[in-house]
Amino acid sequence: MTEQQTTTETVMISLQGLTKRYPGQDRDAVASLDLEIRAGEIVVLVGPSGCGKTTTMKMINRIIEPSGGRILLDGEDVTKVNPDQLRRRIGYVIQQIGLFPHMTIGENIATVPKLLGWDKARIAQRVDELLAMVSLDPAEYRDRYPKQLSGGQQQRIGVARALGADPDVLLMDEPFGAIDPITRDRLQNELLRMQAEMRKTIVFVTHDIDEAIKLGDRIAILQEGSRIAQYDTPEQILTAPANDFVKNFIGRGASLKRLGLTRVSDISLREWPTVSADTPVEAALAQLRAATESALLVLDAAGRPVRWVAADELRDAAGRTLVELGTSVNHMEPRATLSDVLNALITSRHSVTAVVDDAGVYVGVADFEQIHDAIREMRSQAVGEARAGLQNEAGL
Ligand SMILES: Nc1ncnc2c1ncn2[C@@H]1O[C@H](COP(=O)(O)OP(=O)(O)OP(=O)(O)O)[C@@H](O)[C@H]1O
Repeated sequence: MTEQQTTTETVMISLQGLTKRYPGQDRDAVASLDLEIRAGEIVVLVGPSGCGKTTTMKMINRIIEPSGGRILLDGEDVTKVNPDQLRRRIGYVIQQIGLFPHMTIGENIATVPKLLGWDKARIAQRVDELLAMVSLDPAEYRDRYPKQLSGGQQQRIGVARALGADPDVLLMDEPFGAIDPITRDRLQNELLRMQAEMRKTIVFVTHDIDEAIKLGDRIAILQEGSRIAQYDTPEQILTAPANDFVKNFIGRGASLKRLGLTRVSDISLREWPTVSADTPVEAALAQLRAATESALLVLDAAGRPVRWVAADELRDAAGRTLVELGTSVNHMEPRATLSDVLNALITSRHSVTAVVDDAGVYVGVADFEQIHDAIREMRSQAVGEARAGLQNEAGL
């Protein structure tokens, strides 16, 4: 980062000596926390259970009233302003979603715009825009009720609702905590895709250091009382943990965790033989026999990966279609990390994973070779950094 960039960056949220002591307690749950959060960044608060993450976050939108200190929002002291008005400027997403069960998805998303008195046409347009943004077809979902949606879909609606009135700030309290790992990865990728366009200031609470590494522009590792053990970029936290607490919190495998810093969109992908879904089985088999790979990747008419088909699955399958054969594709979106790729590779029959673009169209494959290259690069970087460190110490 250049110096000029540093000086022009705006601080969106500034916590100054922020303190909370719950009634009847002899210790502060949050003890004089100073933290600056820059506009357009995702800052992840991570730390052990009970360290004060949720209390800190809930003081930002004053669901919990601070016992001391100040909160500045875009330079304005909001410690004493009307909390209802404050909450309209700050989106809030929680784990249990809190969708209103008797309201349709559209009405749920429209909650804050309605409170703000937007007209009907503008609200309807905004609802559809937000549904599309969280990858749900507006025509199909706007009139459904929350119970007619899966957990992952409900969580997406939670995010859409929080973005209703286009707030500058989004608070997310373990939003993906109760979701299965595959859907969780997908929701994380979607959040990153949306954030690339929205550039909101996001404060995200999690227990999970891997989630923090994947999502955070900056991570605050907190100790009891929301004391900051380290506030830094994920790269710095993994390569230069500030103290033993941070080291222990990252746990073993810090090098492996660095795979979580590289996105599939940042690496060069390999090519793989593909076949369109309407190709006859015999023709596909002939194509596979002429190839050196163990399977073909079947693409639908829009170029999206649908199946892997291997030779044994194509033999004796005359008259059937390719989409009925083979195995399903667990594809990687552009913001998936090499850590996600590694996980997928371990369980993949063909030791390869298909990568798609934002529209879901196939762009190439990643395999162990790419992981290997990334690890080699990390090693040479680490050696370079260690050398530079030694030279600094020696005053060279
Ligand atoms: N309403 C309350 N009354 C008294 N003490 C509370 C209350 N809410 C939280 N605490 C205490 O404040 C401390 C911080 O709690 P907080 O929920 O902020 O932690 P956390 O880091 O979010 O934890 P977790 O990861 O388990 O959700 C804990 O010691 C907790 O027991």
